[in-house]
Amino acid sequence: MATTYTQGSSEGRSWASSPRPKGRADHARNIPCRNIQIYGYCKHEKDGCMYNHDAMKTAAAPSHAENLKKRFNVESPSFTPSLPDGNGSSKTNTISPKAASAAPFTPKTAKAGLAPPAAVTRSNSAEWSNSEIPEFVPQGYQQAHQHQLSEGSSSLQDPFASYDGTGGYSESDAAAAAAAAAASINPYAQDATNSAAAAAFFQQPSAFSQPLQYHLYAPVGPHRENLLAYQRSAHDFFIAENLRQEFQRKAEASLQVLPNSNLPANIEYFHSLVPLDTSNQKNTNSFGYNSWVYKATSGKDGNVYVLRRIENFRVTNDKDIGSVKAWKRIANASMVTILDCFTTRAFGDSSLVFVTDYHPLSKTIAEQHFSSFYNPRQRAPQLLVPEQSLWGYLVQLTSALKVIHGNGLAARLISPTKVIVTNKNRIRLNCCGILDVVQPAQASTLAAQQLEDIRQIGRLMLALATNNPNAVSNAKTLEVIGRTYSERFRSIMAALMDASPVNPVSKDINTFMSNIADQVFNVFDTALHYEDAITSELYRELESSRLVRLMVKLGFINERPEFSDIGQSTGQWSETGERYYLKLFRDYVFHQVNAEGRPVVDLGHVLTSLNKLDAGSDEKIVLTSRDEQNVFVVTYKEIKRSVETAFQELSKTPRRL
Ligand SMILES: Nc1ncnc2c1ncn2[C@@H]1O[C@H](COP(=O)(O)OP(=O)(O)OP(=O)(O)O)[C@@H](O)[C@H]1O
Repeated sequence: MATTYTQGSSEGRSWASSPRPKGRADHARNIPCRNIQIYGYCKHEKDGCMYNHDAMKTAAAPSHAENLKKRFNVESPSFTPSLPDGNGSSKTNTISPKAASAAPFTPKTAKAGLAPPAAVTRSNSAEWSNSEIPEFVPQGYQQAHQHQLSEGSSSLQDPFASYDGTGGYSESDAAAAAAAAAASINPYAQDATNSAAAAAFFQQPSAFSQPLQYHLYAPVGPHRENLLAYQRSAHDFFIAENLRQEFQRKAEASLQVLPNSNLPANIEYFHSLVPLDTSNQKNTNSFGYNSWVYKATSGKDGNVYVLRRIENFRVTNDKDIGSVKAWKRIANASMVTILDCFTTRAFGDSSLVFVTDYHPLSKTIAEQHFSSFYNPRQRAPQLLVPEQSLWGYLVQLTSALKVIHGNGLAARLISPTKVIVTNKNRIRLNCCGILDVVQPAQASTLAAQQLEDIRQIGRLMLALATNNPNAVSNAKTLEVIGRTYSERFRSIMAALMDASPVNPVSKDINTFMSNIADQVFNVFDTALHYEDAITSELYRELESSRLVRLMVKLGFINERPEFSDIGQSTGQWSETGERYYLKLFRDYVFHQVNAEGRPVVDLGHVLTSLNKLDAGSDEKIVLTSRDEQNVFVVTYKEIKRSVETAFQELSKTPRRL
């Protein structure tokens, strides 16, 4: 479909005088063309260039060479943009030297009914005014439409059917389009007198339908701000800036290493240990032993995990360590998953190590909410946690307990230092199962432990609601909570603290959960909203990854200095044949200059062009050589085909020494 013509002269220049592409002289020597393509263009077998067959056929002279002068210049009827001048004539139009930035190709007959192209000036735009444009009523449409209806809905074309899923049309579709092209149809030519063309067009609607516009950045919601197109910025194409920064900080934290640490180089199959503890003052409050937390990389899968070391612990009964198996089976989004447990002497003592998931940059509830309490130097007063956040915490902890108790286990340790905040309002119960190994309890006390779990949640919530980690659960504290938060929240706090087999609200975790069902649904709805927002962000990055792959391919092909003899007997591979388009396309996308010769740095143009290339759109663009001697009119679909062919050639090239 592409055509090539020399620039600037109404007479045109012969191929022989133009420097590129190589092989055009063969074309001029009238080597027969093959592969008649859509809309009457043909592809030359030697140089891969596209020529307008129909335009050639109309002339009396049989050979390409004889017709070159007439056919392949800016005056060529097929390629003269129909920008009407003041006199209604487009004869004097020539392609600008800055043709790379020219308006899209507009067929000459568009004058009859379409809106004016962007390049039309005020003076001549009168010619395009709506009042002068007769309403388009295609002849033959009525019959074709009725014919389709009479055949039933099955005869209607499925707009997706012809799409081959790879960004272009399937071969059958191309054949249909070629058949339509044989009837000399220009889908944009709205000449009502040409009934044959009109009828053919409407009988083959799918031949002209664009593929699904999936390649354009789909504005998948939710959209909080009502931004207009001109208010959008480059960031709108990509993941939100705050999210990007947060993810990058987390990625950086995950990859952090300590080059000169005193820690052992390897612990079992883990290496690159980095301490996560924020102070070196340890206490035995939680487990009865000092404990340390490290981030470490697994030598098995390269992923990052957390190792919690219980210092100086000796396993006296293998059964105790076996209890970890039951914890490994539990997967709950409000818990830090336990993955493994082993003993080691790598630290110079007998240590017990628990392997858990790593949640980068997380903080304990104590660090998040009571930092000023634990760190008197931090003078900033801690703000009260909003009630909605507290309900969110409560529902998450309850959800974790529901699974734990359902598996016949008890958390046993729910304290401000053993619940971590992994995201905004997102918490996880940490260190589950450790007490079962280091302080094994009798099975008969399980029910009591489970009730104690519920009371521990109550104490934690009380601490958060009063902003005091040492808050004592009594009537006065509840009264304070009642003054700050709703009566419902206060009563639920009271029920939590008073959990017992006879309490109708909190006698077990399932009963308690049904009593806060309304809040569970609120939190569930919030979670769904968050999921929608994250999915929407994901959609923006969807296009980026495809474009990166496309740019990688183009990068492999463009300006390839070696392989000068691939596919061509002479000349540089990446500079000849269809690859030459790719070089010009690269200029078209990245190296455009404006009328003042300044570089055009337009992200929108780059993204649009690359997306259209990836989708293999039928839209035509004008590519101009750097010396401005050659101009090609080519579709994205053809460029896409060239990219694929060239890349296949590259990847199939045998290794060279
Ligand atoms: N699974 C995890 N992923 C990421 N960071 C974690 C994980 N578990 C703990 N941390 C972080 O490690 C640090 C220390 O955690 P730890 O549980 O030891 O708290 P602590 O306040 O030191 O408690 P203790 O006083 O009992 O030692 C905290 O900043 C915590 O956020």
